[in-house]
Amino acid sequence: MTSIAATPRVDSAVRLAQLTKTYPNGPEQVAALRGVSLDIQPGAFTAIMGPSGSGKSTFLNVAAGLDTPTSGHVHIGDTDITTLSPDAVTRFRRRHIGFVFQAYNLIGHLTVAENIQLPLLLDGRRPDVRWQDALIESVGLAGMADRLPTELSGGQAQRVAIARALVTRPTVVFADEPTGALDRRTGEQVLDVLRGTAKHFGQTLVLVTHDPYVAATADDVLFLADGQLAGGFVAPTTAQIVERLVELGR
Ligand SMILES: Nc1ncnc2c1ncn2[C@@H]1O[C@H](COP(=O)(O)OP(=O)(O)OP(=O)(O)O)[C@@H](O)[C@H]1O
Repeated sequence: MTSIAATPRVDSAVRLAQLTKTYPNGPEQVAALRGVSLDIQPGAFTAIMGPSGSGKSTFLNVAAGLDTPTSGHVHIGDTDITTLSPDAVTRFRRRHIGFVFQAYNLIGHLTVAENIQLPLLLDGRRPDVRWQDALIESVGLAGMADRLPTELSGGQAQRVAIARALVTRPTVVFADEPTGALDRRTGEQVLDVLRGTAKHFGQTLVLVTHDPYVAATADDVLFLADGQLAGGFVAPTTAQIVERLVELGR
């Protein structure tokens, strides 16, 4: 009897296939994504870079199910979210996708703990207090659970947003310039928290950034230019990234 070794199956956390996104712009059309295909491995930290207007935010919004593509497919784990109804995408997003925005987007009249619980409550789930406390601790907000957003610094507010993105134990966390509104030192601390917590809990992280130093801490960096992938590096260095950005005309 001959035994044939099975080819190991590589499961992607995110798989994009021939993704396009065209926006109407008066009588014309803007092609923000023009056929992007890629695979992101589970647990990886991937940075997305590219010149202004290259399609980074569009890419992130479509990959995270916040916006629909014009054509192509987005798989998160085994689910093709592009074939789901809008309600089903919302439900799927609440369970499997976390998103961190540059502008925190906390609810002003809810406490830190309530803001963090919100994705679970919206999904009709009971907050898991032990898990919530572990998250609050791991993002460095111990003792601040009862504060309101107005009582937080920018860095602390973004830590709340990170805990809120992770509370559902999502398959993937997408972050759009999460340190863009913070000074460099606070930004580095917040990024450490995001990267460290995602790694600790085995979550895949896809982060858009303009900052070569931030991107150099990723496992991989991918470049977008004019709505298309324009190469990338594994274990990138700051120097490689800066050189590539200069070539792309950042
Ligand atoms: N809602 C929209 N309607 C029309 N055009 C849009 C819309 N959103 C984005 N675009 C266009 O799509 C292209 C890509 O925009 P996108 O915001 O994805 O780029 P970006 O790389 O994130 O830019 P930046 O680094 O400046 O934030 C740009 O030409 C932009 O003007």
